[in-house]
Amino acid sequence: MLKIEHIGIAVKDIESSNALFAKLFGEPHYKTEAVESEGVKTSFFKVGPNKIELLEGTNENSPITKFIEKKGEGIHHIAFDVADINAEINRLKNEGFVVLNEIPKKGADNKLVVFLHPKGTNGVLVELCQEIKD
Ligand SMILES: CC[C@@H](C(=O)O)C(=O)SCCNC(=O)CCNC(=O)[C@H](O)C(C)(C)COP(=O)(O)OP(=O)(O)OC[C@H]1O[C@@H](n2cnc3c(N)ncnc32)[C@H](O)[C@@H]1OP(=O)(O)O
Ligand SMILES: [Co+2]
Repeated sequence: MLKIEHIGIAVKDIESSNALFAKLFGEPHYKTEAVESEGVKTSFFKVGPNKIELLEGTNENSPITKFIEKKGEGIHHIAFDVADINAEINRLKNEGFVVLNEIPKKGADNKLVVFLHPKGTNGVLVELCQEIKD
């Protein structure tokens, strides 16, 4: 893995959270994007070299809606940049991790993404990201 790509934070209301995190970071979010396949609206903040992704669920089956129902708002996942997502899937499967989607899917911010089940990673939902090159 190359570096932390972003930290995902589950929020109930992205509009009010955008205002809150803009106050915290001293900079507004730079981008919003809906990802319908995940049932989420997202917004992104830059903090130095790091990236924070806020996520609001848009339907009752969204992983974000279900997470907030069970655990409340807070850190939902940590995403790591990888150079070759298919090679990482194979490597991690061979190491015994549970890959939730073996075919990478289109995430936000021009990335292919894959998730590992949090039960196999000490309760942390891990996302792998590979930039989509045109
Ligand atoms: C915007 C796109 C993309 C990006 O480009 O960055 C994203 O970030 S999308 C983010 C949203 N999408 C996902 O989270 C997809 C991957 N997640 C899943 O497939 C599911 O959420 C899950 C992890 C498999 C859980 O689903 P499910 O089993 O249906 O839900 P439960 O509510 O029953 O939870 C089971 C179990 O897992 C615990 N859990 C759920 N989410 C998390 C989490 N984020 N971190 C840690 N633990 C989590 C949940 O608490 C349950 O535990 P127990 O109650 O102890 O069984
Ligand atoms: Co994410």
